[in-house]
Amino acid sequence: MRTLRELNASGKRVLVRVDFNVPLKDGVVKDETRIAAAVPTLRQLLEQGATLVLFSHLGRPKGFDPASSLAPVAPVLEKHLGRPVVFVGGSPELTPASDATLARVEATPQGSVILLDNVRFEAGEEKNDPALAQRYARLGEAFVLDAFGSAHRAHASVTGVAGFLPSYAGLLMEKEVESLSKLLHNPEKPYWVVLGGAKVSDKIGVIENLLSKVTGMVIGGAMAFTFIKAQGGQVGKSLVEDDRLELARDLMRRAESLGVRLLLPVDVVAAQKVEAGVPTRIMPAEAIEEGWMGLDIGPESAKRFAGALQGARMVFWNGPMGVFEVDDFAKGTLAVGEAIARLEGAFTVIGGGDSVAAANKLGMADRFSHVSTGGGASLELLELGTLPGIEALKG
Ligand SMILES: Nc1ncnc2c1ncn2[C@@H]1O[C@H](COP(=O)(O)OP(=O)(O)OP(=O)(O)O)[C@@H](O)[C@H]1O
Ligand SMILES: O=C(O)[C@H](O)COP(=O)(O)O
Repeated sequence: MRTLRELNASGKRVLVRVDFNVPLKDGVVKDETRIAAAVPTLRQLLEQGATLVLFSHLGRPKGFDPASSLAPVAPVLEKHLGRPVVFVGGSPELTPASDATLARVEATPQGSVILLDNVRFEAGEEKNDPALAQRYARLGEAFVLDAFGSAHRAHASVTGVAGFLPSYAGLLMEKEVESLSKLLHNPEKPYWVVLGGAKVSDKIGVIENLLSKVTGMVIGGAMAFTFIKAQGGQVGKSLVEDDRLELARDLMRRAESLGVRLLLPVDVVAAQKVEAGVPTRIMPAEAIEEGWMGLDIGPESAKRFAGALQGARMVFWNGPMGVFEVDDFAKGTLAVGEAIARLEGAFTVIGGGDSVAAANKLGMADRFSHVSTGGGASLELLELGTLPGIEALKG
C-alpha cells in the first residue's frame, strides 16, 4: 500500500475516508473508540498544513435519513482533536457529493477540519458507482483511506474514489493491516485462535484459513452448539445452525488430521430465557435439557480453555463465550479474556465488533497487543489475506 510517508500534504485539501460508524443512542455517541482511532492520521496531516475533508458511513440507511446523520459525531471529534470541526450536512441538499456541499467546502478557510454527512445518503455509494466516486474526488487533491473497519467494502467512498485521486493508507489502516497480517504470515507457536459469538457461518472462512497455521482453536459462544450437535450432543433449545452440521463435522475431521486441537465446552451455564436474574443451572454441554439453552460456557470449560491458552505466544480472539451483555452470562468471556490478557510477552489481538465491546465492558482491552477497529474487515483480512481497500491503494 502507498502510505502517508509518500504524501506531502502541505497546503493541500485532503479527503479522508474514516470509519465513524459508531453506536448512537438518542443522538449520542455511545462508543468513541473509532473516533479516537482516527486522530493520529488527522493530527499528522494537520501538522503538515493540510485542510481536511472527512467522510464516513453510519448505519445502513437507504438514502437521506436524519437519524443516520453524522452530526452527533462532530462535537466528539472536536473533543478528541482539540480544535473546531465544521459539519456540512444534516439536510437532503447537503449530501457528501452534492454541488452545495462542494461549494461549502470550497468556502471553508484553509487548515480547517470539515466533516461531511453519511456517504450512504448517496444512491451510488454501495454500488461503487464511478460517477459518484468522481464527484467525491472533487472534494480534495489527495485521498487517504483510514477506514480500516470499512476496508472490506468495495464502495465508492472506500475503493472507487481511489481511482480518481492520488491515494494513501492512513496510520490506522497501516497499523491494522500490519498487526493482523502477523497472524497470517508470522505465526509464533503455540498459536491459539479463540472464537465465539453467535454464528459459525460468519467465521467459517477464518477457521478454514487459519486451521493449518495454529496449535489449536477454542470454540465457545453459541457457535459451539453447532459443533456439539454435529457430534451427536443434545443441546436443548440452544442456538444451532442446522444447515452447518455437516460443515462442522468436516472441520473437526480436518483439525484432527492436521493434529490441531479443537476445544469445545464441556459444560454450560443454561437458562430457559435470555434475561438477567432468571434461574440458571450448570449442565453438561452435550446433555442440555429440553427447554433450556446454553448461554455461557461453564466453570469447567473456562478452566480448560484458560489452561490450554497458558504459554501461548500468539492469540487471536473474536467473539464472546456467552451472552456477555447480561452479567449472569459474562463470566466465561471474562475468564477467557483474562487468560489471554494475562499472557506475558505474547502477541494478542482482539477482532472488532462484539469482542471489543466485551473487552471494554470487562475493562481488559488495554492489556491486548492490538484491538482491531474492524469486525467484518478483520475477519475478511484473516480469511482472504487482503481487502478491497488494500488493493485500491496498490499500484
Ligand atoms: N450461547 C449463546 N447464545 C446466544 N447468543 C450468544 C451466545 N454466546 C454469544 N452470543 C451472542 O453473540 C453475539 C456476538 O456474536 P458475533 O458473532 O456478532 O460476535 P463478534 O464476531 O465479536 O462481533 P462482530 O460480528 O460485530 O464482529 C453477542 O451479542 C452474544 O450475546
Ligand atoms: O461496523 C462495521 O463493521 C463497518 O463499519 C462496516 O459496516 P457495514 O457492515 O454496514 O458495511
